[in-house]
Amino acid sequence: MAPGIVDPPQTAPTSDFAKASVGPKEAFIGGPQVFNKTAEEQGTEKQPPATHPKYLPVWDADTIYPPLEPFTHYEHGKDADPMSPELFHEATSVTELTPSTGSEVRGIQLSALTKQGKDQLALFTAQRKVVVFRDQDLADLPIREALDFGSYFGRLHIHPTSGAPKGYPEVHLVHRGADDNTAMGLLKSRTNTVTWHSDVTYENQPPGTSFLYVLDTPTAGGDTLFSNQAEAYNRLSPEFQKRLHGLRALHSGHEQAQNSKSRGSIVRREPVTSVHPVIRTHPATGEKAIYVNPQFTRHIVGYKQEESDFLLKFLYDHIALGQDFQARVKWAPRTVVVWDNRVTAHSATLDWANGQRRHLARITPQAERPTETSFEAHPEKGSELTENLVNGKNGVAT
Ligand SMILES: O=C(O)CCC(=O)C(=O)O
Ligand SMILES: [Fe+2]
Repeated sequence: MAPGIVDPPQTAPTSDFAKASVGPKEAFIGGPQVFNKTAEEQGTEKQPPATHPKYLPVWDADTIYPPLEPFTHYEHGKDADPMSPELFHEATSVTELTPSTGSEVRGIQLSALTKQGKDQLALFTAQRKVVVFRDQDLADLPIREALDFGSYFGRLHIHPTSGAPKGYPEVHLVHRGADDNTAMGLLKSRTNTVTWHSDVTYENQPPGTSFLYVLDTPTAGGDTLFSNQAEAYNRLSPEFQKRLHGLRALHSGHEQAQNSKSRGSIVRREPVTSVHPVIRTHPATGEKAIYVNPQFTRHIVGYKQEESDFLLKFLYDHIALGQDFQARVKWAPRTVVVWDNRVTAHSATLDWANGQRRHLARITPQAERPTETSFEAHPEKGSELTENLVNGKNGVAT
């Protein structure tokens, strides 16, 4: 995209907003505020202390990680029984957030899932795109156990610029404490705080099944928005779909690293770029999905600047406007949200201003290098899958 749009919003997706909110060395880019209180100190003022202090972020400037090595990802969703018996046998309710996108599950404990249950979780998440689990114990487990749980789904990603709980670099933290003026800073130059993205798509093997769990949340606000990128693909005309197939886009982590540096914060690994297909295929469902996002995608390979900008702008607008293929997740204590980063985009909303703490932890298993399969004239497969689930064909009372 055009130079100039890569600034503050680009730092948002991986919660650079949030991490700017604590720690003496942090100040949000574009905002005048300098945060010179620790998260614990903030707790003594406008808001109670963090309920999970072991999850407060630290920025380890001394540890530099080497480039990520390629690895072979095993997609557990492929092994899953599509009826999901082990995942749902204790479920008390499974409801849809919207018909196409998102489900909410009650009554099961993710940390107690068997291997088969985890396989089914991977598949169900790929099918529904985002799944909200209430009353979970993940945040109360030792952090190592939470990471062990997540590592079943893929090699755990270490974020290059985010704060992490001391000793657990694989946890990516979203934290906004009292006196955090991030949203105000952002709104000086933007009309809203929405920053659609899929996580770290600049990596060669970006994340797949991803976990975000809440530690503290404001009483209202701070919802997370999800867009169903497979349904976004299905909505396009076959002719337009055909045009997108075969295209590849450049994704870059350089701007995020630069933003971090310019705030005086850390870069734990040298930034990279990757070229990925614009339309990728999910390895377990076979669904095709649009795989570009305004935070990390820079350019359509082989296109001239204006051509690339034009096409990407259309795709970004299509994703943002598609409220009929999106879902909005409301956080509540003990909520874990699982999404498939290969077939979704998401955005935080920074819409509360009462100083209440918002604190979440992300566990981010990496997946396969994105691949494309060729255009098919009848791409309704994904909708059929969704219909089966909506109609209870996964064996669960809804
Ligand atoms: O804060 C949120 O709701 C989402 C943050 C985010 O983009 C992420 O953790 O990947
Ligand atoms: Fe994100």
